[in-house]
Amino acid sequence: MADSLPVLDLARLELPEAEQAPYLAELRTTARDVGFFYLVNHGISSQLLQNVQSITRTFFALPDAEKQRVSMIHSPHFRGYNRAGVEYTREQRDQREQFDIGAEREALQLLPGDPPWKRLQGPNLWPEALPQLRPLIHAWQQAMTHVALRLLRAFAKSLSLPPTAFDALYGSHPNEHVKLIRYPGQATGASQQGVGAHKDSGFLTFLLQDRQPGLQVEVAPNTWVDALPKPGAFVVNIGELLEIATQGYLRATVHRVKSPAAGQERVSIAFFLGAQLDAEVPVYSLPPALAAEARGLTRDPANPLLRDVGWNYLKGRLRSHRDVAERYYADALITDKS
Ligand SMILES: O=C(O)CCC(=O)C(=O)O
Ligand SMILES: [Fe+2]
Repeated sequence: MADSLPVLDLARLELPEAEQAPYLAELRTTARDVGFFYLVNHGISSQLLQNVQSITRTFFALPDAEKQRVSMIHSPHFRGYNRAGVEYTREQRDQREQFDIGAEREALQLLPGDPPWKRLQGPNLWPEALPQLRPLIHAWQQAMTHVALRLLRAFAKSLSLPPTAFDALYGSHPNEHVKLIRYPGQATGASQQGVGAHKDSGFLTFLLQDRQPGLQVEVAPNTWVDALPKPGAFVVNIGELLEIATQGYLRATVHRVKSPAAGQERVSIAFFLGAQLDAEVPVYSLPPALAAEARGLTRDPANPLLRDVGWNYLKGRLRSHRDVAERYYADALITDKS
């Protein structure tokens, strides 16, 4: 078993069409066998990477009172700040503070009987004390969506589907979720769960790590590989939507983060590309040779996969953020489709 993740070079997508086959095959088998890889030559300038990392540190260094003004408890759309220990994964508290930003849209006018996931759409919360954050994160969302779409189309091609096969799911209202994260160092008596073992729910996730280790990937049952930081590269992983769409050919791999050593901190910036909330994930039919290699869907009773994108996304948000769920989704907790 390899002790580090594979590296893929996005610039190879620019090769003449006839020379792309070996690259696409590598992309496909990496995503099937490991589900995690480093992405280099992704085309995002190192200046933008640095600016986003630096403003993330500035945000977390704001006084607690400023961060509380944009606390997620004020947002029915699951946007805003959470202190360490508020979020849950696998019934355990995560030792990380985080700031969630979604697609910047107006809240929908809701009618009685509308499904509760429609409440997920809405504006973000922005800290008045850091006005530069909003334009920079908007630029980041655009840049990341562009890279994510290039990669998603490459995955479609690698599966012998039309390059635009997933575009209908992604649609004109993609779910462009950015999460700024800070993991404090281990404290005596606290758990070392930075974030507990989980799969991501969207299409693709991109992680921009700083220099601290801590991210671990379950490449085989109970075999964890450290995804050590690689300067300038993203760590990319497959989410449940791509796993469902490909009958398990592409793999949504379990991962977790261990808290850094006492006195250290780890900053990571996650970008999750999801489908539009009103989409339903079809099963794409793969050529027989590929279909034969698809693993089928893993059934985890603790985490049933839902084809309805809005429900699947809401399920994850309700589990992670109990306080927001109780405040705005008490009805959905009773009718939770899972
Ligand atoms: O901190 C990281 O790099 C990973 C975070 C993560 O897996 C998540 O938020 O889904
Ligand atoms: Fe994750």
